[in-house]
Amino acid sequence: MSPPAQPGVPGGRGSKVPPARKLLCMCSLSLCLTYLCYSLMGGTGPGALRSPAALSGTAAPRSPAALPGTAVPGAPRSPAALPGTAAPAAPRSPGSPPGSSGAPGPSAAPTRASNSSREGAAGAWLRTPLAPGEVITAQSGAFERDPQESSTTDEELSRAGSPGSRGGGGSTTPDYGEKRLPQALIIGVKKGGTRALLEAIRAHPDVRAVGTEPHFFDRNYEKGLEWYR
Ligand SMILES: Nc1ncnc2c1ncn2[C@@H]1O[C@H](COP(=O)(O)OS(=O)(=O)O)[C@@H](OP(=O)(O)O)[C@H]1O
Repeated sequence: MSPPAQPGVPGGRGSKVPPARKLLCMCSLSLCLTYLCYSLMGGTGPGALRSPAALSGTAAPRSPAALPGTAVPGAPRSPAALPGTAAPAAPRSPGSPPGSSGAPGPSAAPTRASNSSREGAAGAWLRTPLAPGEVITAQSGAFERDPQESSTTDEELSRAGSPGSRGGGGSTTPDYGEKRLPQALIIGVKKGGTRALLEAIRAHPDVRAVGTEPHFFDRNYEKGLEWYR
């Protein structure tokens, strides 16, 4: 007859506790592994969306519940989807038929060139380190850059395109089409939500807007209207 085992003493009844702990550890480990796999699978999704293959429009169709920021290029897009957040879509190139991208209608046709250039700028934004790639929430893209730190330079403006659309006279550039003065201005105090308003308006496919605040009237006025266009 064996002596009564003391809890915690090796070889006694207490020795049955370690297997239970082992089981607990294994369960925790398997949970961790499951979570890790899940995270990895989820992590490759947005990355794949921005891969060249995805940009060519070969990505799978997007479910309606998908966030606008994770829009799949080439997939059916709801009107509510924010174009600024979607990667450049091949069907929206100037040479493609107007209806292929779910464009509103014939009235939008003349603005295809400007839209493609705007989306080119959006694509450049997507490729920046701060782009929505990391956390591509709806337009988090728009809010990831701190507007307060956006001191606009000539280079940024030329990269983002002209601020205007269909207003005033303008010149033509090979990269961005016709450069015109803006038809609308958003003026507001700091932290007044101007950025949110801009992104909401920018969602319209016929709206072309600068990526950064031009600060024409308060910082760059002396550069003249030619710079402003
Ligand atoms: N609809 C609505 N309701 C409440 N708050 C809103 C809304 N839209 C934007 N915001 C908040 O406005 C802040 C950004 O404003 P701005 O874009 O004008 O900022 S900035 O001056 O250009 O930096 C920013 O606040 P902070 O996050 O505290 O910086 C936004 O969260």
